[in-house]
Amino acid sequence: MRTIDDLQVAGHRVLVRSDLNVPLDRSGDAPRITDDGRVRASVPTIAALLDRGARVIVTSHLGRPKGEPDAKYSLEPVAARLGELLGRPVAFAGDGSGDIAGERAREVVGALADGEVAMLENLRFNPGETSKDAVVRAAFADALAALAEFYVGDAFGAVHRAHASVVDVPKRLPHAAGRLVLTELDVLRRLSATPERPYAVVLGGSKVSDKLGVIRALLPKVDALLVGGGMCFTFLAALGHGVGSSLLEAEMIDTCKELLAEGGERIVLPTDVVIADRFAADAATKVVAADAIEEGWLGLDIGPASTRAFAERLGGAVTVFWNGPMGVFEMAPFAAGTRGVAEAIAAGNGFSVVGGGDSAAAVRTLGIPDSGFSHISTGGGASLEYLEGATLPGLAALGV
Ligand SMILES: Nc1ncnc2c1ncn2[C@@H]1O[C@H](COP(=O)(O)OP(=O)(O)O)[C@@H](O)[C@H]1O
Ligand SMILES: O=C(OP(=O)(O)O)[C@H](O)COP(=O)(O)O
Repeated sequence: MRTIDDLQVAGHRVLVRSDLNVPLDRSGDAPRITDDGRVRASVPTIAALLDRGARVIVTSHLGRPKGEPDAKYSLEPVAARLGELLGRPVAFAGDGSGDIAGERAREVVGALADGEVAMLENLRFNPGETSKDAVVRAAFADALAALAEFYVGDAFGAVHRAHASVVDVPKRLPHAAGRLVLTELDVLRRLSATPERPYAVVLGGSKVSDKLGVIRALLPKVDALLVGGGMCFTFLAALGHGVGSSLLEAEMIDTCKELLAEGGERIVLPTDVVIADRFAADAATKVVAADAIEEGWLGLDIGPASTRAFAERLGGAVTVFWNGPMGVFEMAPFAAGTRGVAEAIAAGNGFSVVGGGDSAAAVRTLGIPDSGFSHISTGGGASLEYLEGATLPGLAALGV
Protein backbone atom coordinates (compact mmCIF):
# COMPACT_ATOMS: atom_id res chain seq x y z
CA MET A 1 0.00 0.00 0.00
CA ARG A 2 1.29 3.44 -0.94
CA THR A 3 1.04 6.37 1.49
CA ILE A 4 1.08 10.06 0.66
CA ASP A 5 4.83 10.06 1.35
CA ASP A 6 5.24 7.96 -1.81
CA LEU A 7 3.58 10.51 -4.11
CA GLN A 8 5.48 13.40 -5.75
CA VAL A 9 2.67 15.89 -5.42
CA ALA A 10 4.38 19.30 -5.62
CA GLY A 11 2.76 21.41 -8.32
CA HIS A 12 0.15 18.74 -9.04
CA ARG A 13 -3.60 18.48 -8.49
CA VAL A 14 -4.52 15.86 -5.86
CA LEU A 15 -8.10 14.70 -5.34
CA VAL A 16 -8.62 13.72 -1.69
CA ARG A 17 -11.68 11.64 -0.77
CA SER A 18 -12.44 12.52 2.87
CA ASP A 19 -15.45 11.65 5.04
CA LEU A 20 -16.78 15.04 6.10
CA ASN A 21 -20.23 13.66 6.87
CA VAL A 22 -20.77 15.72 10.03
CA PRO A 23 -23.94 16.15 12.09
CA LEU A 24 -25.68 19.49 11.40
CA ASP A 25 -28.23 21.40 13.44
CA ARG A 26 -30.60 23.03 10.96
CA SER A 27 -32.97 24.61 13.47
CA GLY A 28 -31.45 28.11 13.16
CA ASP A 29 -31.11 30.46 10.16
CA ALA A 30 -27.86 28.85 8.98
CA PRO A 31 -26.86 25.18 9.45
CA ARG A 32 -24.50 24.66 12.40
CA ILE A 33 -21.99 21.79 12.63
CA THR A 34 -22.66 20.18 16.02
CA ASP A 35 -19.48 18.09 15.99
CA ASP A 36 -16.54 18.82 13.68
CA GLY A 37 -14.57 15.68 14.63
CA ARG A 38 -14.52 14.30 11.09
CA VAL A 39 -13.31 17.62 9.67
CA ARG A 40 -10.51 17.78 12.26
CA ALA A 41 -9.57 14.16 11.56
CA SER A 42 -9.24 14.97 7.86
CA VAL A 43 -6.88 17.91 8.37
CA PRO A 44 -3.52 16.07 8.77
CA THR A 45 -3.65 14.55 5.26
CA ILE A 46 -4.87 17.73 3.57
CA ALA A 47 -2.36 19.93 5.43
CA ALA A 48 0.54 17.58 4.61
CA LEU A 49 -0.32 17.69 0.90
CA LEU A 50 -0.65 21.48 0.92
CA ASP A 51 2.66 21.86 2.75
CA ARG A 52 4.30 19.91 -0.07
CA GLY A 53 2.96 22.32 -2.67
CA ALA A 54 0.06 20.23 -3.94
CA ARG A 55 -3.14 21.77 -5.31
CA VAL A 56 -5.72 19.93 -3.23
CA ILE A 57 -9.31 19.11 -4.24
CA VAL A 58 -11.26 17.87 -1.21
CA THR A 59 -14.32 15.70 -1.85
CA SER A 60 -16.92 14.09 0.44
CA HIS A 61 -20.52 13.06 0.82
CA LEU A 62 -22.84 14.55 3.45
CA GLY A 63 -25.95 12.70 4.61
CA ARG A 64 -28.03 10.68 2.18
CA PRO A 65 -29.46 13.00 -0.52
CA LYS A 66 -31.17 11.09 -3.31
CA GLY A 67 -28.71 11.55 -6.20
CA GLU A 68 -29.81 15.11 -6.88
CA PRO A 69 -29.02 18.54 -5.43
CA ASP A 70 -30.63 19.23 -2.05
CA ALA A 71 -29.53 22.50 -0.41
CA LYS A 72 -30.05 20.94 3.03
CA TYR A 73 -27.04 18.70 2.38
CA SER A 74 -24.67 21.27 0.87
CA LEU A 75 -21.04 20.98 1.97
CA GLU A 76 -20.66 24.78 1.98
CA PRO A 77 -20.65 25.13 5.82
CA VAL A 78 -18.12 22.28 6.00
CA ALA A 79 -15.84 24.06 3.50
CA ALA A 80 -15.95 27.13 5.74
CA ARG A 81 -15.04 25.07 8.84
CA LEU A 82 -12.20 23.31 7.01
CA GLY A 83 -10.85 26.73 6.00
CA GLU A 84 -10.83 27.83 9.65
CA LEU A 85 -9.00 24.69 10.73
CA LEU A 86 -6.43 24.91 7.92
CA GLY A 87 -5.96 28.65 8.38
CA ARG A 88 -6.39 29.25 4.66
CA PRO A 89 -9.38 29.79 2.39
CA VAL A 90 -11.13 26.82 0.81
CA ALA A 91 -12.56 27.64 -2.63
CA PHE A 92 -16.01 26.06 -2.76
CA ALA A 93 -17.02 24.69 -6.16
CA GLY A 94 -20.73 24.08 -5.54
CA ASP A 95 -23.15 25.86 -7.88
CA GLY A 96 -26.45 24.34 -6.78
CA SER A 97 -26.37 21.72 -9.55
CA GLY A 98 -25.68 17.99 -9.49
CA ASP A 99 -22.83 18.47 -11.94
CA ILE A 100 -20.27 18.07 -9.15
CA ALA A 101 -17.28 17.59 -11.44
CA GLY A 102 -18.49 19.80 -14.31
CA GLU A 103 -17.63 23.22 -15.68
CA ARG A 104 -17.72 25.12 -12.37
CA ALA A 105 -15.49 22.51 -10.70
CA ARG A 106 -13.00 22.65 -13.61
CA GLU A 107 -12.92 26.44 -13.32
CA VAL A 108 -12.28 26.47 -9.54
CA VAL A 109 -9.71 23.67 -9.72
CA GLY A 110 -8.00 25.29 -12.72
CA ALA A 111 -7.50 28.50 -10.73
CA LEU A 112 -5.69 26.76 -7.82
CA ALA A 113 -2.05 27.68 -7.24
CA ASP A 114 0.44 25.40 -5.47
CA GLY A 115 -0.53 25.05 -1.78
CA GLU A 116 -4.15 26.09 -2.38
CA VAL A 117 -7.27 24.07 -1.66
CA ALA A 118 -10.76 23.70 -3.11
CA MET A 119 -13.79 21.61 -2.11
CA LEU A 120 -16.34 20.08 -4.46
CA GLU A 121 -20.05 19.97 -3.58
CA ASN A 122 -21.61 16.86 -1.95
CA LEU A 123 -20.71 13.88 -4.19
CA ARG A 124 -24.13 12.32 -3.55
CA PHE A 125 -25.83 15.19 -5.44
CA ASN A 126 -24.77 13.21 -8.51
CA PRO A 127 -26.50 9.85 -9.12
CA GLY A 128 -23.20 8.42 -10.40
CA GLU A 129 -21.67 8.40 -6.90
CA THR A 130 -23.81 5.65 -5.36
CA SER A 131 -25.20 3.95 -8.48
CA LYS A 132 -25.10 0.14 -8.55
CA ASP A 133 -24.74 0.41 -12.33
CA ALA A 134 -21.01 0.29 -13.04
CA VAL A 135 -21.43 2.24 -16.30
CA VAL A 136 -23.18 5.13 -14.55
CA ARG A 137 -20.55 5.13 -11.79
CA ALA A 138 -17.75 5.02 -14.37
CA ALA A 139 -18.99 8.16 -16.14
CA PHE A 140 -18.94 10.10 -12.85
CA ALA A 141 -15.58 8.60 -11.86
CA ASP A 142 -14.12 9.69 -15.24
CA ALA A 143 -15.25 13.27 -14.61
CA LEU A 144 -13.81 13.30 -11.07
CA ALA A 145 -10.52 11.74 -12.18
CA ALA A 146 -10.17 14.30 -14.98
CA LEU A 147 -9.87 17.04 -12.33
CA ALA A 148 -6.65 15.67 -10.81
CA GLU A 149 -3.35 13.89 -11.37
CA PHE A 150 -3.30 11.95 -8.07
CA TYR A 151 -5.91 10.40 -5.75
CA VAL A 152 -5.68 10.05 -1.99
CA GLY A 153 -8.20 7.85 -0.15
CA ASP A 154 -8.73 9.16 3.38
CA ALA A 155 -12.49 8.62 3.91
CA PHE A 156 -12.17 5.89 6.51
CA GLY A 157 -15.85 6.24 7.49
CA ALA A 158 -16.89 5.39 3.92
CA VAL A 159 -14.42 2.61 2.97
CA HIS A 160 -17.25 0.06 3.26
CA ARG A 161 -19.12 1.78 0.40
CA ALA A 162 -18.44 0.67 -3.20
CA HIS A 163 -19.09 4.19 -4.46
CA ALA A 164 -17.51 5.99 -7.44
CA SER A 165 -15.28 8.31 -5.41
CA VAL A 166 -14.18 5.46 -3.13
CA VAL A 167 -13.45 2.61 -5.57
CA ASP A 168 -13.62 3.84 -9.18
CA VAL A 169 -11.51 7.00 -9.07
CA PRO A 170 -8.43 5.23 -7.58
CA LYS A 171 -8.55 2.85 -10.55
CA ARG A 172 -8.00 5.84 -12.83
CA LEU A 173 -5.21 7.73 -11.03
CA PRO A 174 -1.96 7.01 -9.18
CA HIS A 175 -3.23 6.70 -5.62
CA ALA A 176 -2.29 6.39 -1.96
CA ALA A 177 -3.90 5.97 1.47
CA GLY A 178 -4.20 9.07 3.64
CA ARG A 179 -3.02 9.49 7.22
CA LEU A 180 -6.46 8.98 8.79
CA VAL A 181 -6.95 5.62 7.07
CA LEU A 182 -3.55 4.46 8.36
CA THR A 183 -4.25 5.57 11.94
CA GLU A 184 -7.67 3.91 11.99
CA LEU A 185 -6.28 0.65 10.60
CA ASP A 186 -3.56 0.51 13.25
CA VAL A 187 -6.18 0.51 16.00
CA LEU A 188 -8.65 -1.81 14.33
CA ARG A 189 -5.97 -4.40 13.56
CA ARG A 190 -5.33 -4.59 17.28
CA LEU A 191 -9.04 -5.12 17.99
CA SER A 192 -9.58 -7.73 15.30
CA ALA A 193 -6.42 -9.78 15.82
CA THR A 194 -6.55 -11.00 19.42
CA PRO A 195 -8.91 -8.93 21.55
CA GLU A 196 -8.32 -9.55 25.24
CA ARG A 197 -11.35 -11.21 26.84
CA PRO A 198 -13.94 -10.53 28.03
CA TYR A 199 -14.74 -8.63 24.79
CA ALA A 200 -17.99 -6.65 24.69
CA VAL A 201 -19.53 -4.97 21.65
CA VAL A 202 -22.28 -2.37 22.06
CA LEU A 203 -24.53 -1.67 19.07
CA GLY A 204 -27.17 0.99 18.62
CA GLY A 205 -27.99 3.83 16.26
CA SER A 206 -30.41 4.04 13.39
CA LYS A 207 -28.71 2.33 10.41
CA VAL A 208 -30.39 -0.89 11.42
CA SER A 209 -30.49 -2.83 8.16
CA ASP A 210 -26.81 -2.05 7.45
CA LYS A 211 -25.59 -3.20 10.82
CA LEU A 212 -27.83 -6.15 11.70
CA GLY A 213 -26.08 -8.06 8.94
CA VAL A 214 -22.72 -7.67 10.67
CA ILE A 215 -23.87 -9.30 13.90
CA ARG A 216 -23.79 -12.86 12.59
CA ALA A 217 -20.08 -12.68 11.79
CA LEU A 218 -19.26 -10.77 14.96
CA LEU A 219 -21.14 -13.04 17.34
CA PRO A 220 -18.60 -15.89 17.53
CA LYS A 221 -15.84 -13.37 18.34
CA VAL A 222 -17.45 -11.62 21.32
CA ASP A 223 -18.41 -12.49 24.90
CA ALA A 224 -21.27 -10.00 25.08
CA LEU A 225 -23.25 -8.09 22.47
CA LEU A 226 -25.29 -5.30 24.05
CA VAL A 227 -28.02 -4.02 21.73
CA GLY A 228 -29.75 -0.67 22.21
CA GLY A 229 -30.72 2.34 20.07
CA GLY A 230 -32.88 1.81 17.02
CA MET A 231 -31.27 -1.64 16.66
CA CYS A 232 -33.03 -3.26 19.61
CA PHE A 233 -36.63 -3.12 18.43
CA THR A 234 -36.26 -5.70 15.67
CA PHE A 235 -34.84 -8.05 18.32
CA LEU A 236 -37.71 -7.23 20.71
CA ALA A 237 -40.14 -7.94 17.87
CA ALA A 238 -38.33 -11.25 17.30
CA LEU A 239 -39.13 -12.13 20.92
CA GLY A 240 -42.79 -11.51 20.07
CA HIS A 241 -43.10 -8.12 21.78
CA GLY A 242 -45.03 -5.21 20.27
CA VAL A 243 -42.78 -2.26 19.47
CA GLY A 244 -45.40 0.42 18.66
CA SER A 245 -44.05 2.93 16.14
CA SER A 246 -40.36 2.32 17.02
CA LEU A 247 -37.74 1.76 14.29
CA LEU A 248 -38.32 -1.74 12.94
CA GLU A 249 -36.83 -3.78 10.08
CA ALA A 250 -39.77 -6.16 9.67
CA GLU A 251 -38.00 -8.28 7.04
CA MET A 252 -35.14 -8.94 9.45
CA ILE A 253 -37.22 -10.32 12.33
CA ASP A 254 -36.43 -13.89 11.28
CA THR A 255 -32.71 -13.08 11.12
CA CYS A 256 -32.94 -11.69 14.66
CA LYS A 257 -34.70 -14.89 15.84
CA GLU A 258 -31.80 -16.93 14.44
CA LEU A 259 -29.24 -14.62 16.03
CA LEU A 260 -30.97 -14.86 19.42
CA ALA A 261 -30.95 -18.65 19.19
CA GLU A 262 -27.29 -18.64 18.19
CA GLY A 263 -26.10 -15.98 20.62
CA GLY A 264 -28.02 -17.14 23.69
CA GLU A 265 -27.04 -15.17 26.79
CA ARG A 266 -24.32 -13.32 24.93
CA ILE A 267 -26.95 -11.08 23.30
CA VAL A 268 -28.14 -8.58 25.91
CA LEU A 269 -31.30 -6.61 25.13
CA PRO A 270 -32.88 -3.76 27.09
CA THR A 271 -35.45 -4.81 29.67
CA ASP A 272 -36.98 -1.33 29.82
CA VAL A 273 -37.25 1.55 27.35
CA VAL A 274 -38.10 5.25 27.31
CA ILE A 275 -41.10 5.69 25.02
CA ALA A 276 -42.51 8.93 23.59
CA ASP A 277 -45.82 9.81 21.95
CA ARG A 278 -43.97 11.53 19.09
CA PHE A 279 -40.44 12.14 17.83
CA ALA A 280 -39.82 15.47 19.59
CA ALA A 281 -37.87 16.86 22.53
CA ASP A 282 -41.10 18.02 24.21
CA ALA A 283 -43.05 14.79 23.62
CA ALA A 284 -44.86 13.05 26.48
CA THR A 285 -42.55 10.26 27.72
CA LYS A 286 -42.63 7.28 30.06
CA VAL A 287 -40.43 4.37 31.05
CA VAL A 288 -42.01 0.97 30.36
CA ALA A 289 -40.90 -2.66 30.35
CA ALA A 290 -39.48 -3.73 26.98
CA ASP A 291 -42.48 -6.02 26.45
CA ALA A 292 -45.00 -3.27 27.19
CA ILE A 293 -44.42 -0.67 24.45
CA GLU A 294 -47.78 0.85 23.65
CA GLU A 295 -49.34 1.10 20.20
CA GLY A 296 -48.64 4.51 18.64
CA TRP A 297 -45.67 5.22 20.98
CA LEU A 298 -42.04 4.93 19.97
CA GLY A 299 -38.97 3.80 21.85
CA LEU A 300 -36.33 6.53 21.82
CA ASP A 301 -33.89 5.41 24.53
CA ILE A 302 -33.04 2.38 26.64
CA GLY A 303 -34.47 2.67 30.16
CA PRO A 304 -32.64 3.21 33.47
CA ALA A 305 -32.61 -0.48 34.50
CA SER A 306 -31.16 -1.46 31.10
CA THR A 307 -28.56 1.30 31.34
CA ARG A 308 -27.45 -0.05 34.73
CA ALA A 309 -27.34 -3.62 33.41
CA PHE A 310 -25.34 -2.56 30.33
CA ALA A 311 -22.94 -0.56 32.53
CA GLU A 312 -22.42 -3.59 34.75
CA ARG A 313 -21.57 -5.84 31.80
CA LEU A 314 -19.19 -3.18 30.47
CA GLY A 315 -17.51 -2.91 33.86
CA GLY A 316 -16.43 -6.52 33.51
CA ALA A 317 -15.09 -6.18 29.97
CA VAL A 318 -11.41 -5.78 29.11
CA THR A 319 -12.00 -4.92 25.44
CA VAL A 320 -14.94 -2.82 24.27
CA PHE A 321 -16.12 -1.69 20.84
CA TRP A 322 -19.14 0.62 20.70
CA ASN A 323 -21.03 1.83 17.64
CA GLY A 324 -24.39 3.58 17.64
CA PRO A 325 -26.03 5.76 20.31
CA MET A 326 -28.40 4.02 22.75
CA GLY A 327 -31.11 6.58 22.03
CA VAL A 328 -31.88 9.87 20.33
CA PHE A 329 -29.19 11.59 22.40
CA GLU A 330 -29.63 14.83 20.39
CA MET A 331 -32.81 15.41 22.48
CA ALA A 332 -32.19 15.70 26.23
CA PRO A 333 -35.04 13.39 27.37
CA PHE A 334 -33.50 10.52 25.36
CA ALA A 335 -29.81 10.99 26.14
CA ALA A 336 -29.45 9.12 29.47
CA GLY A 337 -28.83 5.65 28.00
CA THR A 338 -26.06 6.90 25.73
CA ARG A 339 -24.54 8.90 28.59
CA GLY A 340 -24.67 5.89 30.93
CA VAL A 341 -22.97 3.60 28.43
CA ALA A 342 -20.33 6.24 27.56
CA GLU A 343 -19.56 6.82 31.24
CA ALA A 344 -19.34 3.08 31.97
CA ILE A 345 -16.86 2.57 29.12
CA ALA A 346 -14.86 5.65 30.11
CA ALA A 347 -14.65 4.38 33.71
CA GLY A 348 -13.06 1.09 32.61
CA ASN A 349 -9.34 0.72 32.12
CA GLY A 350 -9.31 -1.82 29.30
CA PHE A 351 -8.94 -1.20 25.57
CA SER A 352 -11.98 0.75 24.32
CA VAL A 353 -12.93 2.01 20.88
CA VAL A 354 -16.00 4.07 20.03
CA GLY A 355 -16.76 4.45 16.32
CA GLY A 356 -19.22 6.28 14.09
CA GLY A 357 -20.05 9.85 13.18
CA ASP A 358 -22.94 10.14 15.62
CA SER A 359 -21.43 7.99 18.37
CA ALA A 360 -18.28 10.13 18.42
CA ALA A 361 -20.47 13.26 18.33
CA ALA A 362 -22.51 11.89 21.25
CA VAL A 363 -19.43 11.28 23.37
CA ARG A 364 -18.17 14.81 22.77
CA THR A 365 -21.47 16.68 23.01
CA LEU A 366 -22.31 14.87 26.27
CA GLY A 367 -19.00 16.15 27.62
CA ILE A 368 -17.29 12.77 28.13
CA PRO A 369 -13.53 13.44 27.84
CA ASP A 370 -11.78 11.85 24.85
CA SER A 371 -9.30 10.38 27.31
CA GLY A 372 -12.02 7.99 28.50
CA PHE A 373 -11.51 5.95 25.33
CA SER A 374 -8.43 4.32 23.84
CA HIS A 375 -9.57 5.51 20.39
CA ILE A 376 -12.47 7.46 18.93
CA SER A 377 -12.91 6.24 15.37
CA THR A 378 -14.47 8.26 12.55
CA GLY A 379 -16.07 5.11 11.13
CA GLY A 380 -19.04 3.22 12.56
CA GLY A 381 -20.24 0.89 9.81
CA ALA A 382 -16.71 0.80 8.35
CA SER A 383 -15.18 -0.30 11.68
CA LEU A 384 -17.87 -2.90 12.24
CA GLU A 385 -17.38 -4.42 8.80
CA TYR A 386 -13.62 -4.44 9.33
CA LEU A 387 -14.05 -6.24 12.68
CA GLU A 388 -16.42 -8.68 10.99
CA GLY A 389 -13.53 -9.62 8.71
CA ALA A 390 -15.13 -8.32 5.51
CA THR A 391 -13.07 -7.08 2.55
CA LEU A 392 -13.75 -3.38 2.45
CA PRO A 393 -13.97 -2.06 -1.12
CA GLY A 394 -12.38 1.30 -0.29
CA LEU A 395 -9.37 -0.38 1.34
CA ALA A 396 -8.99 -2.91 -1.47
CA ALA A 397 -8.96 0.01 -3.92
CA LEU A 398 -5.96 1.43 -2.03
CA GLY A 399 -4.14 -1.89 -2.02
CA VAL A 400 -4.81 -2.71 1.66
N1 LIG B 1 -34.44 4.40 19.35
C1 LIG B 1 -34.06 5.18 18.32
N2 LIG B 1 -34.93 5.55 17.37
C2 LIG B 1 -34.55 6.35 16.35
N3 LIG B 1 -33.30 6.81 16.17
C3 LIG B 1 -32.39 6.46 17.10
C4 LIG B 1 -32.70 5.64 18.20
N4 LIG B 1 -31.57 5.47 18.94
C5 LIG B 1 -30.61 6.17 18.32
N5 LIG B 1 -31.09 6.78 17.22
C6 LIG B 1 -30.37 7.69 16.30
O1 LIG B 1 -29.31 7.00 15.68
C7 LIG B 1 -28.48 7.98 15.08
C8 LIG B 1 -27.08 7.45 14.88
O2 LIG B 1 -27.13 6.21 14.19
P1 LIG B 1 -25.91 5.66 13.32
O3 LIG B 1 -25.71 6.53 12.12
O4 LIG B 1 -26.21 4.22 13.09
O5 LIG B 1 -24.67 5.82 14.31
P2 LIG B 1 -23.13 6.19 13.98
O6 LIG B 1 -23.15 7.46 13.13
O7 LIG B 1 -22.49 6.40 15.29
O8 LIG B 1 -22.61 5.02 13.22
C9 LIG B 1 -28.55 9.18 16.00
O9 LIG B 1 -28.83 10.33 15.24
C10 LIG B 1 -29.68 8.84 16.99
O10 LIG B 1 -30.61 9.90 17.16
O1 LIG C 1 -21.63 8.29 8.72
C1 LIG C 1 -21.11 7.33 8.16
O2 LIG C 1 -21.15 6.06 8.66
P1 LIG C 1 -21.45 5.67 10.20
O3 LIG C 1 -22.78 6.31 10.61
O4 LIG C 1 -21.57 4.17 10.16
O5 LIG C 1 -20.30 6.13 11.01
C2 LIG C 1 -20.29 7.47 6.90
O6 LIG C 1 -20.14 8.83 6.54
C3 LIG C 1 -20.94 6.68 5.77
O7 LIG C 1 -22.20 7.22 5.48
P2 LIG C 1 -23.34 6.27 4.85
O8 LIG C 1 -23.72 5.25 5.90
O9 LIG C 1 -24.50 7.21 4.52
O10 LIG C 1 -22.77 5.62 3.61
